[in-house]
Amino acid sequence: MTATSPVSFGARVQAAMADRGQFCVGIDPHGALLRDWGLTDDAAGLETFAMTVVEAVAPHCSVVKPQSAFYERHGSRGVAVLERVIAESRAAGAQVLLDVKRGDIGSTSQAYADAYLDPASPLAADAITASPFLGFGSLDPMVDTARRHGAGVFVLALTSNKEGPEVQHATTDDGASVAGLVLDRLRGLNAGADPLGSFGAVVGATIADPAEDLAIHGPLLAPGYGEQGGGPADIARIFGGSARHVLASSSRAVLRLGPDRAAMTDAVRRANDELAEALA
Ligand SMILES: O=c1ccn([C@@H]2O[C@H](COP(=O)(O)O)[C@@H](O)[C@H]2O)c(=O)[nH]1
Repeated sequence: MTATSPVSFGARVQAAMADRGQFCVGIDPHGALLRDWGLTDDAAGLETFAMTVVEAVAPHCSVVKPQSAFYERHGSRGVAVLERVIAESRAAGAQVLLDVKRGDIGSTSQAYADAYLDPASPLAADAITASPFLGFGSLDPMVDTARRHGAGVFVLALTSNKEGPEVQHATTDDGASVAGLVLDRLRGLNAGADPLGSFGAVVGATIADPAEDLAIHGPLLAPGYGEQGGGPADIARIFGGSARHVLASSSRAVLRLGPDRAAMTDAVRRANDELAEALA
């Protein structure tokens, strides 16, 4: 590392997981949750909800994962709340993985990279999620921008939803699955990184035993933990020897405990303990 190069996302997330555990809280302000909390489903309710969650969880977990769609549905005021969520979560010591699942032709990919991965942008996060289904190479601008600024990119590989396999298990000309190809490309991007690469894969905590090699020398985001049915035993089963690089991510199962801040904080501590025990 030179004096001017930023610490890589891979190094930061590895240190954060060692320090604060492998549980990631999704900050997803569903309209129904806002109403359950006694809030209005508008930008004011969104702000109260999101900032209460940040205060309860961001000082205690390694990574938070706001889902952009739930902020965008409130227009520009919602996006302003997302900017606050990112800034205040980072100030509380959490890495922020912005779940936006972007993917487009290369020139537009660069604009997404500028929006989310360049620290000069008000929406800059530590890492984003990206979709490889316009071709893995279409993500090159995000990869290059992430490298330049010490950010990360998590690419969809084996998603937690039941519709995923029809695309992700399809085979390419050389007989590999689409998911296998994505994982292989990520392995290439992470080769030689020390201690861990910055290019992660999204692999759901709900999937059947994978045929693919999940050892990509990068972080592995496992959504579908909690509400969608995944638990600590699934993380051990699915990821095997790579489980130490997994971030198990849960949104609604934690958010339902609000607006009681202490209950949400306790849920983070409990989930971290359960994961540590299952993966020991
Ligand atoms: O394969 C994927 C990729 C992303 N997600 C996102 O994670 C959360 C899950 O929320 P829960 O309330 O814990 O079910 C949500 O933001 C999804 O968009 C996913 O579920 N599966």
